[in-house]
Amino acid sequence: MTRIQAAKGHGTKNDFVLVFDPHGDIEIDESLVRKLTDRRAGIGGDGLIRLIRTDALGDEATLQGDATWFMDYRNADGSIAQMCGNGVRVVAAFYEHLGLGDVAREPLAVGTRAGVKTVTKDSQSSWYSVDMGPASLTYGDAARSRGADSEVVADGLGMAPRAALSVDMGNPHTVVALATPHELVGLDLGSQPAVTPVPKDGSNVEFAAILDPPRAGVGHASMRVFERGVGETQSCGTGACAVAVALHEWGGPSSPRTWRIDVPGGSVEVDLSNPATVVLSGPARIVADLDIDLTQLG
Ligand SMILES: N[C@@H](CCC[C@H](N)C(=O)O)C(=O)O
Repeated sequence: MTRIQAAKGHGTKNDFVLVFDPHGDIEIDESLVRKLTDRRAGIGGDGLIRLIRTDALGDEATLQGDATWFMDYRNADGSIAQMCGNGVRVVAAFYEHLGLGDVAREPLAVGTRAGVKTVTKDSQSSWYSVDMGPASLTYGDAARSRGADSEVVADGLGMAPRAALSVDMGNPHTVVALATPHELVGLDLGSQPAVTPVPKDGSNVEFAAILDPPRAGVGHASMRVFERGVGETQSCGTGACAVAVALHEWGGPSSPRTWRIDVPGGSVEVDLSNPATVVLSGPARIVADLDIDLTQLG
């Protein structure tokens, strides 16, 4: 195969190359992902998403319940990730763009390596909401009483390690609370923050600061993220969920269960009001259809 049909999309500027491969005909390997996500010689993206039918999957098909479609997610460095919160909303927008259905009328169940996630759409705002399933503390309840389980050193935050909480959203996150939004500005994410203990499969690292006191029960925070397998990105949906979970842990039971999280690429909302699940809402856009000549890449 020398040409593939693809698209470009983003959710709060977390951008993806979207490959429609219903029957699993395209061999997606690390080298192809790197070439397609290259911002100069390729299309450019923080990651690549292949939309493939679950009945075309090999072993992974058994995990996908009733979902017809699977989000095969790859980071820009070619590594495989379990889940992407912005990506799964963009998958729903891609599904609509391809004329496969209308998510505002019928929710879409998307298979992922972290289980099936159901996406709905508010037809007025055009925002998509994803039922992300439960969050958990990576190191268990012992971390809950201490409020931290790790330390992070990052450029621009001084030499002293910052306390952090590790949150599992299907993929790994390490959340650092900053004292003021000003600290977010001084943070330099040009190089990877050092996390101790070193997470065995790596981690996405979020830095969060509360912006305003809660209004009508809604908290408001800002975050920046260094994504595993990418570097600094403009947004991370699972990261925003991890930040809301950590802020609620730190704030105690009376702290907000709904959070507006500002990211460099926009804003998303995270709802923790159902203790059994986390709901992420935000925009998703498809901005281009692509006919890619694979022989010209790299
Ligand atoms: N940007 C995504 C997360 C993508 C995967 C992540 N880099 C990982 O390796 O876990 C999101 O919106 O959640």
